[in-house]
Amino acid sequence: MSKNPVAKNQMVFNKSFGQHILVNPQMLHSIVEKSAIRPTDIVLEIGPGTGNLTALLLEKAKKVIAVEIDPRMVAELNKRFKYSQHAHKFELIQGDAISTEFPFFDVCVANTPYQISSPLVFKLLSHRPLFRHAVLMFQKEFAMRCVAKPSSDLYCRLSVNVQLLSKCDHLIKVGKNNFKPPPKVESSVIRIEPKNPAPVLNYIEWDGLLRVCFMRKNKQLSAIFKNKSVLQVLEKNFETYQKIKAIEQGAVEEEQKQNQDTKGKKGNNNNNNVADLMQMGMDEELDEEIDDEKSNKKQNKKKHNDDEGLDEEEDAAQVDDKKKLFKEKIHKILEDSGYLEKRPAKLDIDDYLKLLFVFNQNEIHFK
Ligand SMILES: C[S@@+](CC[C@H](N)C(=O)[O-])C[C@H]1O[C@@H](n2cnc3c(N)ncnc32)[C@H](O)[C@@H]1O
Repeated sequence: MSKNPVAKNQMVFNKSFGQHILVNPQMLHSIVEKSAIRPTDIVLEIGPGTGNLTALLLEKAKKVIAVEIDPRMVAELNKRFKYSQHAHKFELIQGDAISTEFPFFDVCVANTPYQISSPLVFKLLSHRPLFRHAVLMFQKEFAMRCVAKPSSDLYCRLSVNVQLLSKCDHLIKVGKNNFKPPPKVESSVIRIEPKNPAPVLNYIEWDGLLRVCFMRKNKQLSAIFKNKSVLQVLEKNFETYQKIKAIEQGAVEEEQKQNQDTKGKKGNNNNNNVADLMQMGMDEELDEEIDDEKSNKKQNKKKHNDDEGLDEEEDAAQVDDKKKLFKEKIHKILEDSGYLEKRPAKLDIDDYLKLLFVFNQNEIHFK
């Protein structure tokens, strides 16, 4: 073990930046050891603080790039490393790690304030090219939720999302007294190893499905998907996608009026646009376009109804019938796929992938 990496300083720590400095040399060494840094590695350190971890990382890595938000810490770090034997390996970026563009790196090491835990994890997991792994200190509760498995109390949307994109392991429990000043909560170090290649799927839809399921994670899916507001959103999405399909097939009324030649050309253009948009989970412009069309159609329908002399009661009955049919459609999808009586708290990633697949196959979308 090398010499004590903890620098002496009298700085007043800033609570809003979550400044709890890790001062136990043994714990610092354990974190660096678990980071398994190779001499050829570029290490990204988030929130280096006074540089206690940085000092050890510089001994192992080819280069350390640190991102620190607090100018006082930046001054401290420059004082500590600018004229050290490792100065040539050290690069310091002053800024907010969440809004700063990350450079290329092999390994990320971070003991950051807990308020940026979630955005940091997803920023790392969406970073390209993919890195080898990240060793991250978090509030114990957050860390345990990241690694939680189906059926455990802490299993949640965060667990499913993190584990969809990475292999995630708990490494070390860290008590409050390892820090100065000690935080109010316990901490844990986890390792996140991104899945390479990353799974290819529509993440907006994926997250939409998880949001619905984890609203009441211990209920059966049959009950969750009976919820009025869930059905309302899914039905609206269903209608939107039906409209897209109609545009794709060149079946909109305006196009029927066009001659065959023009129609063919137009149809092709639309096909391309729509296909792109569907892949992206649809953008707002198209939503607006479709909403306009929908409201036009609604107005036309209303006029037609008035002309035909249909009264409001008949309208309401039609709407109820449509809702009932849609509810039955969702029930059947869950029943046929064997998920009707399953509970979100017990489903694993493969189950969620399968569930999204069968919903999408039946033209049910979560965005
Ligand atoms: C918990 S301290 C850890 C310091 C050091 N890594 C250690 O282990 O002793 C968190 C550090 O992250 C910095 N920080 C807070 N928010 C940040 C942000 N959004 N981006 C970059 N650094 C941040 C704080 O100023 C502080 O230096």
